[in-house]
Amino acid sequence: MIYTVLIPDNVDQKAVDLLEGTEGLNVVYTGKLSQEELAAQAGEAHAMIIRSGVKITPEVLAAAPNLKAVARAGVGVDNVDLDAATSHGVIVMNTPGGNTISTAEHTFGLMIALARYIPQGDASLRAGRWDRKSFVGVELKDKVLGLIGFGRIGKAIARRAQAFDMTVIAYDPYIEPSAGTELGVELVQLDALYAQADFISLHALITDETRGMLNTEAFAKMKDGVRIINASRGALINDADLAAAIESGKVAGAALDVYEPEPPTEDNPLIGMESVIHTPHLAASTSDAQVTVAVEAAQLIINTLLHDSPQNVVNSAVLT
Ligand SMILES: NC(=O)c1ccc[n+]([C@@H]2O[C@H](COP(=O)([O-])OP(=O)(O)OC[C@H]3O[C@@H](n4cnc5c(N)ncnc54)[C@H](O)[C@@H]3O)[C@@H](O)[C@H]2O)c1
Ligand SMILES: O=C(O)CC[C@@H](O)C(=O)O
Repeated sequence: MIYTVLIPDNVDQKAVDLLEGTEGLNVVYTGKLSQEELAAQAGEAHAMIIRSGVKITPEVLAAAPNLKAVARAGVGVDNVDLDAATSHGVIVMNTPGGNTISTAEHTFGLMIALARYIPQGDASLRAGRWDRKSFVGVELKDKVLGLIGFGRIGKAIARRAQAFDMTVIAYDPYIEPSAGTELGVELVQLDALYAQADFISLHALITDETRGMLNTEAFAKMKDGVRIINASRGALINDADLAAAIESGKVAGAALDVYEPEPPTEDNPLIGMESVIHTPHLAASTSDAQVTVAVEAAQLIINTLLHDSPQNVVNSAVLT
């Protein structure tokens, strides 16, 4: 039996080489496909390796009758319809941990860039100006960093924030309060985090509970001049409410790596605002992280197809 592995997004070549060098696999590496192209190519696939650029929808699953496994080269599986995958008998796996440090470092870069107006200063100088008075920032030292979500990435950021002499607090209702003790992080209630934090960085999973959680009601509970960083998922923030909070001066600025939808639509109210800085979902985009997550995803597919040994399964109903 020869299994076909379709890779419909851009992944590190080392993963492709690993699969191509494995007996029993036929590898189809297309690079990033549109949803229509993906559905058209899905018919032969026994497995797929994906990133955040494609969605595994009921339509894609219906077009993929041979599909047994999907491996996500990354953490978030919000681009996979897990219930539909389960009902098609498709195992979904991810590679948590492989991009934690890259994402934490990017988040820290965004926080410093936000505090010191680095992108705005860069744009100003490139436009021929020598303007030093418009870009007076704030130090991180002695500021309170509030982390919403204290998992792998939240913890990695807390470690780095300590080196900058920040006080770190976190809200995460799904972990033990003692989880912060070792890192000197106090786990607090959400309203307390809003009331105390100078910087709020989002690292919670996107769920029905967290979708749109940063809205007008939440901004009203925050300190005046708070700065927001989001390298988790765009849908955690209500964009119109954030834009209004920035316009009113309640929020001093925001740094965003993620959007809902991606890419953001032309009418996104945050794009182009002077105090909002952006990257296009780049937090995991380092050569280091991309090798790790892609090779791990390839190994998950090999173990599943050839050794009947799936790991990191996120829709465990398939296995029972
Ligand atoms: N921008 C990027 O390129 C990039 C890269 C990697 C991960 N991510 C995203 O970052 C997020 C965090 O990743 P991680 O590896 O740290 O995941 P993780 O699972 O280790 O941590 C997520 C944490 O969110 C917490 N959480 C769940 N519901 C919550 C709620 N209602 N309020 C507060 N916390 C809640 C969980 O208890 C968990 O501790 C994910 O959404 C992931 O998809 C983005
Ligand atoms: O594929 C990517 O680069 C993004 C990954 C990231 O969003 C994740 O959830 O792991």
